[in-house]
Amino acid sequence: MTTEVTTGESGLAALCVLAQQTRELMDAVAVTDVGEGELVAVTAELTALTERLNAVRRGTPQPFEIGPGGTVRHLGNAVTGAANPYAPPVVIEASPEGGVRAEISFRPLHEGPPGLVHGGISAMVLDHLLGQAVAVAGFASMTGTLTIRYRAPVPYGRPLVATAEYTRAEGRKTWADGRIALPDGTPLVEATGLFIVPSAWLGRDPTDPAQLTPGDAGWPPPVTGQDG
Ligand SMILES: CCCCCCCC/C=C\CCCCCCCC(=O)SCCNC(=O)CCNC(=O)[C@H](O)C(C)(C)COP(=O)(O)OP(=O)(O)OC[C@H]1O[C@@H](n2cnc3c(N)ncnc32)[C@H](O)[C@@H]1OP(=O)(O)O
Repeated sequence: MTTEVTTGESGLAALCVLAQQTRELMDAVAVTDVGEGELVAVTAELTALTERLNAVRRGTPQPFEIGPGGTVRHLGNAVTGAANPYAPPVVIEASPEGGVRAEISFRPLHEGPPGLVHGGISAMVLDHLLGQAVAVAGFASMTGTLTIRYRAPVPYGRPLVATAEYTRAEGRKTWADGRIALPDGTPLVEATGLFIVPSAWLGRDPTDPAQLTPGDAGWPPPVTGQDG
């Protein structure tokens, strides 16, 4: 068997395509109603595929990096990472009104209460969106406290809009507000977050690529936008 290590932009693009196919597989697993024999047969094929992927391992997901165009890219991120099959992935853009915005459609895979989205999934998306809002405002930091108000059940299978904006800063602490809403603006879940620039990050040079070390919490990269 020939194995090829995933390197370079075309390798990453192929990894993202694999992740998307895996999402579709996960969706299919969530709702399939094929017979037991077919389930057993598909499982055997998946076991073989899993072994092929495990033939060469990196050990950690794709790290933060500066992608083409100079923007922060985190393909392994659980919310936005195009190479992470667990990520929806959420595509976050700068909002014309300021702050950040994302269009989201949850799936049966995200079920919590029957027919509805799990509250932890909503909180995860809002955590990231608020973090992105403070990051683009110049305060790349870690979540200290996240407060969620669930105002109405979140449906899956229909388009929703998530927005967040930085609100204020005091020293190393910054705050942001956000919400997941129906397209007409009706809020379903609201969030307020306190983000803190870790003391371990102080004194680092955020423009030095040499400090771009996977898993190093002491590295605050420059944030001008975000790809995948
Ligand atoms: C993943 C981020 C990577 C960013 C890279 C930049 C690129 C950006 C690009 C794209 C945006 C990405 C967006 C991501 C969004 C997702 C974010 C997450 O999910 S983060 C994971 C969950 N959060 C943690 O795991 C934190 C774990 N906790 C810690 O690391 C520390 O406890 C930390 C940093 C929160 C504070 O540690 P200290 O040593 O820096 O702070 P001390 O000196 O102890 O306290 C400073 C002040 O803050 C208060 N404080 C400390 N922790 C607090 C807390 N949890 N809640 C409230 N206040 C707290 C203290 O009472 C103190 O306040 P007084 O100055 O005395 O008034």
